[in-house]
Amino acid sequence: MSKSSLQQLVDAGQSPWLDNIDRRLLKDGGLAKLIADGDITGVTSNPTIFNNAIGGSRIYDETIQPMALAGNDPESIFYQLAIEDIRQAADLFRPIYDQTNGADGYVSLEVSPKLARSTKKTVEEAKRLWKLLNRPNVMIKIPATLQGLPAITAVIAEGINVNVTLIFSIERYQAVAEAYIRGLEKRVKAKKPIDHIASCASFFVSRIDTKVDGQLRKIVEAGGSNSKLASELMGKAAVSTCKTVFGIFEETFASERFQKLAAKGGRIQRTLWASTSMKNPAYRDVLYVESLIGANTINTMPPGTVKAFKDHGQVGKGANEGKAEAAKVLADLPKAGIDMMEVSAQLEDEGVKSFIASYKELLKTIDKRSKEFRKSMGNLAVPVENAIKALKEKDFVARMENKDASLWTMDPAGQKEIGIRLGWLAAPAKGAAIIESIKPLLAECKEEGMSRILLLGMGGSSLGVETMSLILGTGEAGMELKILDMTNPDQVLAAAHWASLKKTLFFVGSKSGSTSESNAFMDYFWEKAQKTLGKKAGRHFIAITDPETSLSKVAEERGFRKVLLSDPEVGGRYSALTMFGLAPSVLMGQDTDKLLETALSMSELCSSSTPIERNPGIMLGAFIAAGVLKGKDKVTLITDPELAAFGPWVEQLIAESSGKNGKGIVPVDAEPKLDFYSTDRVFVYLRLNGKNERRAAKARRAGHPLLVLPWNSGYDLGGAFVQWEVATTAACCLMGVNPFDQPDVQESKVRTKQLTDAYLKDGKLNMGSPIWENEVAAIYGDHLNGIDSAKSLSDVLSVFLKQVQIGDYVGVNAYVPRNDRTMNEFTKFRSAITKKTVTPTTLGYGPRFQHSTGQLHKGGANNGLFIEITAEPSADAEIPGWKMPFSVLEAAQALGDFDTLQSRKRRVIRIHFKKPFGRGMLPEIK
Ligand SMILES: O=P(O)(O)OC[C@H]1O[C@](O)(CO)[C@@H](O)[C@@H]1O
Repeated sequence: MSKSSLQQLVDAGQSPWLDNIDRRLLKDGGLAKLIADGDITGVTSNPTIFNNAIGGSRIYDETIQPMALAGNDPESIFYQLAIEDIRQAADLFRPIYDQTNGADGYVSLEVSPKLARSTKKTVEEAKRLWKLLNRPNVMIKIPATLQGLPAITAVIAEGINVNVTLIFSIERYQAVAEAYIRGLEKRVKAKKPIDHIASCASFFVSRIDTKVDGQLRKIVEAGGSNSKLASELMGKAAVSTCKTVFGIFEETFASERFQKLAAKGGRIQRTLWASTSMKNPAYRDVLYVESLIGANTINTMPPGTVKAFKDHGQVGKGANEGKAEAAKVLADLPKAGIDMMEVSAQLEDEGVKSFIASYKELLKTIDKRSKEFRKSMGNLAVPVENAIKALKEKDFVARMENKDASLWTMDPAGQKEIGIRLGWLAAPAKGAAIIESIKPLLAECKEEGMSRILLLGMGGSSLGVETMSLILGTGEAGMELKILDMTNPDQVLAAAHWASLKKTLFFVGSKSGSTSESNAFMDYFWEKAQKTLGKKAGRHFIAITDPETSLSKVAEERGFRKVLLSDPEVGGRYSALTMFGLAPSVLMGQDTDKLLETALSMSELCSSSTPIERNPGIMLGAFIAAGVLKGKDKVTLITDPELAAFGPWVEQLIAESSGKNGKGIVPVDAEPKLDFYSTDRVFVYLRLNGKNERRAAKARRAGHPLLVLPWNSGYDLGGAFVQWEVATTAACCLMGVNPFDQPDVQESKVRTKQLTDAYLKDGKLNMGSPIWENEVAAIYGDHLNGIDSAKSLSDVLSVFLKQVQIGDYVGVNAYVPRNDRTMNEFTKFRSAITKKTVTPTTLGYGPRFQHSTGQLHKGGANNGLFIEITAEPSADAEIPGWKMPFSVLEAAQALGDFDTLQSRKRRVIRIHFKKPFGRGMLPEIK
């Protein structure tokens, strides 16, 4: 393939650089493509470029939002976002830098233009930026003002790469080269190495023609004696000046003085042609490229010029020819009445001023957006800022990375547990190996005719997967997945109906290996599989569990296809990005690399290598904690419909992590549309396409604190897992709660066991005595004042809901099939409850919620009222070897949890419907 004109430039010794940076170009792969295509070998930026990028899209909000909420000023926000872009770009150019041994592949960032007239401040700023950027292939841009010249020497002497900007005259160019050489000489004198220092001198081309042509035009128009000469000189000043500069450049760096430095590894300060887009349409659009080609030079071009040159640029002799003619033009210019010293002084002044204007404008944009973000906090702006400061003071992130359990508890047992519960921090980094190990399994299973997966597991062992399957769907070559996490017989039978045995791979997921629901499901499907598949049954089963659990032993005994080991240092609700989530994701044929990519970049942002003010996890955690500490303990999730499935995962994470010791965060998910909200809430809006923007905006307008978390695609899920995990642990730190245990879940399990043991002995469950009943339903619970006069279920609920106080929430815990129809019924029910009581509501299907929000119900603050709903099953299924059907297990679980809530003095009633649950059975709320 023949070389493109841009590649020919490289052969001629000139580096084509891009005079533009924009996060959109970094994110959408545009810059990477330009590099891969061999079009550009470096990048330059300036305040105007950043102003256009920041003003031109909302992509920088991801940096502005956390920084603003942490109380940063616009300038520090700007440098943070600039540093992020420059670093990312530098990393893309790093291979070029390495291949050329540091000759090329640079990205430049300019010191604040406001410092252009101060040597000292410029030097300080250059040092600060260099340190922050922490990349060998970046250059710090310093203006070639008179004050900038000594700064260049000082900064070069510090060993920092410098791109000298805003050069407009031959004399100033000479001074710049001198400043550079002096800097190197200073280092040599100080016996410091100079071989790694790179520099370039940026000469601004087109601006010279624009100004000189303007003046020439006036002379021509005046029609005096100079007008003919003036007319001939039009369009020649810039190129002629540059050709002369090029000659001086060649001489300077061929000089004996420089050769001494070159012998020590000193590099030529390359000449960089800047401002090379054509401003005058009457001239050839690539004139400032074609005319200035030369060895050891750079041409930095805006995107349009890169495109034009690639399309029709010609690589000839460029700067190497026509030097005599150039000299003549320069000699003629004063004769025609042009004072080039004056021109360059004006250009320098205008150049500095225009960069300052752009800089001010970009700061104004950042300021405006910062204020919007802070306004969205309602009356939490200061508490959120303080919460971030508190986490910073505690050095939360670094201490968490160092497994410092005292962040959450002083209790020795709790601390010991935390010591083995922080493995999730490293999960994204370990993900690739897990993914690779699972890939062959997909091919094998498909070859054996399996196209479906039924995942049997509770809480953390299934909620992450549920989220992935519903948000990301099944990939083209993947297997379809469904989850069974309910003991309701109808639900079990529906799963069995779907999971035709020959086609299905059963995935038993349980970290502890001892979760009764998962084991019951396994036993049920194992028996079925044995009957139908005989000896091949084991091929259809996989277990994911910790090493040495009872499940791993059973799996071995039964000859399961595989036992996938989970990371013992990661608790269930933090395990989405470990084997528990990644193995099913691979088998569903999802783009796991993409998922990991977003997880890894979020991990980096949430690590101690990022300033805490920029940490998205800390921002979210501080928001949640600030709310809780101000009595706004209900985190209401609003999601665009495509992200709705994220809610149940968040519910478990925050409720089970925080809901203990009488404290807790109440997640409010999938709430019906409401006109009015109580003031004990904060809102988080997961925004993908803005479909629910109005709903979120309504909450904000009513003064409720709202944090908007934008997603670019479903694959931001990987990052969201990490962000919410960090947020939860940070919030728990501020609340003084250990986020890694679930001390109150056990009691319901124990009570359930007592009930099933009694059933095995007596053949029936002890359901207790109702406090009210009619032909449709029976009500269980403590006596309620006023219940005796209740004539209907509606009356009973009215009596029950009379107990609601400000700050409460109502939890509906339903042991009925989980499907669209029942969901619909509960949505209406929740809506009616809130309309009556103004209280937020939650919905959990039993027993799945017991492994999620159940911890909060029992261990959190006593501000929940619970309506438990049970119903007669419409069918049943025996659990092999358990001597009981699923209906009994489900009922015992409902009763066990109910008893536990009662023992914790929670306000709770149980409505038991005497026939299977269906439409219109839930009472009206009066
Ligand atoms: O993976 P396992 O051990 O079956 O546990 C399932 C779920 O049950 C809980 O332990 C609560 O009972 C959750 O924390 C956990 O995610």
